[in-house]
Amino acid sequence: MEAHSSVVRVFVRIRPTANFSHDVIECLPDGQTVNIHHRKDSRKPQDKNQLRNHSFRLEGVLQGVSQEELYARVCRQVVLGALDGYNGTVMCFGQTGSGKTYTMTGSTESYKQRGVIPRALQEVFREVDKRTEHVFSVHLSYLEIYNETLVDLLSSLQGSPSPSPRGMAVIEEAGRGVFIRGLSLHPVHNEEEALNLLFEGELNHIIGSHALNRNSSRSHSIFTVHIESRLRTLSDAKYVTSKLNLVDLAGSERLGKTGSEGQMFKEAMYINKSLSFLEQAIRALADRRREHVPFRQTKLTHALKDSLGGNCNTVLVANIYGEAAHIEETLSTLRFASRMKCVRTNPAVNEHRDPAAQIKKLEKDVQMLKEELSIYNTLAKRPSITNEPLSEAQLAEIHSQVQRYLEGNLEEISIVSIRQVQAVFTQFKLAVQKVKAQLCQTYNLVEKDQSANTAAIEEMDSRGSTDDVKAGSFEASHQSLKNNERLESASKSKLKPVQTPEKEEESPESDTASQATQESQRAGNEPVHLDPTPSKAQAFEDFKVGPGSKITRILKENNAVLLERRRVLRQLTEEVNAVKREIDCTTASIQQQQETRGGQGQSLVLEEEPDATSLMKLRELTGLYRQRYEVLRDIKADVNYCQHLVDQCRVHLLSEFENWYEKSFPVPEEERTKEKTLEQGDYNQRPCELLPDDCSSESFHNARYRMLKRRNTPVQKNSSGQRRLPHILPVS
Ligand SMILES: Nc1ncnc2c1ncn2[C@@H]1O[C@H](COP(=O)(O)OP(=O)(O)OP(=O)(O)O)[C@@H](O)[C@H]1O
Repeated sequence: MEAHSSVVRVFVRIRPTANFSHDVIECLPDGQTVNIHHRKDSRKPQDKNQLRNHSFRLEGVLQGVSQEELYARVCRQVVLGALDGYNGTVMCFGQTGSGKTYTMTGSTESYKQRGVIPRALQEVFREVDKRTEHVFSVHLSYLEIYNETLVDLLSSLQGSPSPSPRGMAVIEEAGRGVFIRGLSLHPVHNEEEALNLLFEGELNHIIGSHALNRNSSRSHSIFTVHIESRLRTLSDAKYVTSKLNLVDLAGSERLGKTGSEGQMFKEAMYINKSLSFLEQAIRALADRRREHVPFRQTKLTHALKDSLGGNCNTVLVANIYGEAAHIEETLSTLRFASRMKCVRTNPAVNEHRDPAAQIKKLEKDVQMLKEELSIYNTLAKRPSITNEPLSEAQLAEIHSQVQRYLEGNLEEISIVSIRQVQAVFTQFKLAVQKVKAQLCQTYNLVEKDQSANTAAIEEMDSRGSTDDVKAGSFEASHQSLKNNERLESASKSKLKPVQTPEKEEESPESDTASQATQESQRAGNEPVHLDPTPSKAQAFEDFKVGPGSKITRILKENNAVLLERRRVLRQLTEEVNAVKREIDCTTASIQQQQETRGGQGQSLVLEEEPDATSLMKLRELTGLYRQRYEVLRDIKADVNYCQHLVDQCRVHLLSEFENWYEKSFPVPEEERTKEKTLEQGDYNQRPCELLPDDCSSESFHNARYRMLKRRNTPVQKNSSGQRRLPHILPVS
């Protein structure tokens, strides 16, 4: 399917607060514009307390919206697109504590306050159940990028592949795009299984205490839903795949503001570095004049390469605080958001073809067509006709019928099936080939489809036109050219027909094609065994300068004479046409004079003088026309004759070459047999706090219960001291 250009959809979500700074943050009633009235406390005296206004227009300003509404406005479209084969990315960006994780994952304690990810998973499986004509396969992965290190948040799960010895890395491959080597992919079959994995990943998330927010995550996380969809029927071998990336970026505050030290300082440094590179990449993407986008500078931008500027439906939620205290960060977030708004993407369905399914489909088609044909035969009262390959006996019968038909002993061949028609045509073809071979043998002809040879001949023809032909090197032609001086010089060039070997004996000349033939044949009697056998085209080149040199020369010379005759013919044709035009003009002029006189009532007899001159001229011209026309006719006949001789020369050269080639590079008997056979053709998923009126929360509560149980289970460590989480049990 064709890609269509789209822009990144950008929303701003304001974290609810009792101290909303209405004088600083103004949300316009259009629901799309947020104005910031910022009094800059600059050290520059002239800037001190100077009020600055900024206006940001985005796709939506979400203030006081519920999780449900946010999902519907921001994410639903992307999720549905992913089920149709479009890659999708929903990304939260903003200052620490501004509500990114609340937006993305939401509260795990409250079903109503669950975030985008659980809602997306619910929607995916609802759609999977609805779209009964498709078979879906859904896999999940959960990646964390912490201090430029890739972490698989689901590697603790049962059945995860052992980690790649080369470690995890962001890889880019033609046809596959960007993917993470070593990241485990987990099949999930329902919403509950999917939520189990989400909560498992959440448990594994690296949590750090922070001056601004004690439980703020200090890493970027990318939760990906991999979807593959195939039509349930076998009628189509096509299938579509998509990746839905749900990205929770680390907090974007400045280092000074966090007041972090040690490990926290290092984390903040990495975060800032990656976010700053993210910003650079966004700037480059938004600027269409930039050819290079620096995606590879950090793991984050590299991993998100496809999601930012690729064939993806991308949505950004910029999370901001509603208090004036955070206005600098808020401004910075909004600036980032406006830049993101300018990035264009080209969403396209990721369509693939499954060769095995394609074969199955074709087999099914063949079977169906056979059945249909058989029904047709039954209805046409021809039940005995089968559509299976013909047996040896049937083929022999067809052969015999064709022979009898060709000999006139059979009036018609009754047609009963397509296979029989094909077999009959094959027999006709063989018969024609046989006759052709006999003719070639008798008349020393060469088949036209010897393309290599023919091409070589034609090439030689074109070169021949520049060759210098000695006019006297030919014997007199059958006809001399008369009545034209120019033609006399041309007639000095005389053509010599190339004789067949039989005729050659009658010819007394030594410098003739027959001699060339004799030479060729002599060469043929002394086969030259080259190893390896040269290609026919190469051998033909050798032949032309070797045994076939004489006949090649004659062909060249004849060709040159032919070209000269053609040139004369063109010239003469132009002259004849010129005379004809003059005749037409004179005739028209005479007619005009007569009409003028007729109009003035003058007598034709009295006004005789001017007409006499015109008539005289007309008579002369007509005579000249006749004379030239006759010459033209002779020249045309000459050209035809020359063409005939040149053609004869060609056929003769090719025929001689074939004889010589056959003798010089004999084909082993078994290969002949093989060729002959080929020629003939091969005929052939506790407590359930269910909301009274909503059973849809069951999966969410079951998964959360399981996660809480695991969280209370003592943390196990593996031999290398790494934290190992208990295996997730199958959903019962
Ligand atoms: N729209 C909201 N409605 C209700 N509570 C919210 C909202 N946004 C954020 N909060 C609350 O604010 C707190 C911080 O939010 P959250 O953890 O989502 O921030 P964050 O941007 O993810 O921070 P970090 O960058 O450190 O991950 C949480 O207790 C969350 O419940």
